[in-house]
Amino acid sequence: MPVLEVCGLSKSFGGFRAVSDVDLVVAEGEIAAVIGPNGAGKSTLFSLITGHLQPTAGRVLVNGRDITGVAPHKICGMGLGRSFQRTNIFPKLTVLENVRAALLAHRGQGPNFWSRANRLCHGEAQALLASIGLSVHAPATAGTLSYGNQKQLELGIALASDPKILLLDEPTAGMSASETHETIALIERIARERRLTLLFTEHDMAVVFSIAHRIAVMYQGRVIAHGDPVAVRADAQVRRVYLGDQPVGPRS
Ligand SMILES: Nc1ncnc2c1ncn2[C@@H]1O[C@H](COP(=O)(O)OP(=O)(O)OP(=O)(O)O)[C@@H](O)[C@H]1O
Repeated sequence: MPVLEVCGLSKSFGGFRAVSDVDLVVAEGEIAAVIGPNGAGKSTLFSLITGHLQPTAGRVLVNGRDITGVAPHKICGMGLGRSFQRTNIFPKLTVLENVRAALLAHRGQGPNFWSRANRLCHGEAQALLASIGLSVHAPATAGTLSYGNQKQLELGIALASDPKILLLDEPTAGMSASETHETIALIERIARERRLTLLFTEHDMAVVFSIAHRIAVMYQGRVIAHGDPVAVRADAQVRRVYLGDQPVGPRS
């Protein structure tokens, strides 16, 4: 059974159809990418899946359960996590405090220095930071981190809700080549260690074609092609509307 299934999903803003009759199936443990030009509807699709937007039509199923119309925090509680395209961190808190706050929020608690939950979260936050390679920055104010490290922290915040399915919106946007390389290696390792199912959007085709098992291509709100990287790379319509002459070989 697929862990994530999208059936006939549509979203209109006024008279404009940003997402149009999209079907998508993601299997357990799969790394799946949604690609397409600017404005194709990728972020809107993600917001429909995570409950941040309500669809005009269609359904979203997680492990066979219909979650359409369910509030975002409840969907998150069902094991579907998300990191946002724009960073979602508290810039004035330390790196450790950011992760601890996310762990406490997942348990429905606020930060309370004397509570047992808070003390437990301290150790967990340190372990989580170690797993994403940010221990050395634990006491740093989050807003002073490099852009790449802030995106790593954002991944840590998303992992604090212990997701089984993780949606990443442009995880390497704005990164240098070396930051991109590190982040992709990190995401692959975390996905493997935690047996995560990943769905991500990305404009860097070298990243997409090096890690995705399956790719769906969106254009003007519709999925115009989906399949394994070899099939998508060879698709004439995809080449015409999106890939063009972009390098799509694996990153060296
Ligand atoms: N709240 C909104 N109200 C009106 N139109 C919207 C809204 N959100 C998105 N759109 C429009 O829907 C279309 C799809 O936008 P979306 O952000 O989902 O595309 P995208 O594929 O994620 O683009 P990008 O790659 O640039 O992030 C765009 O034309 C956008 O202007």
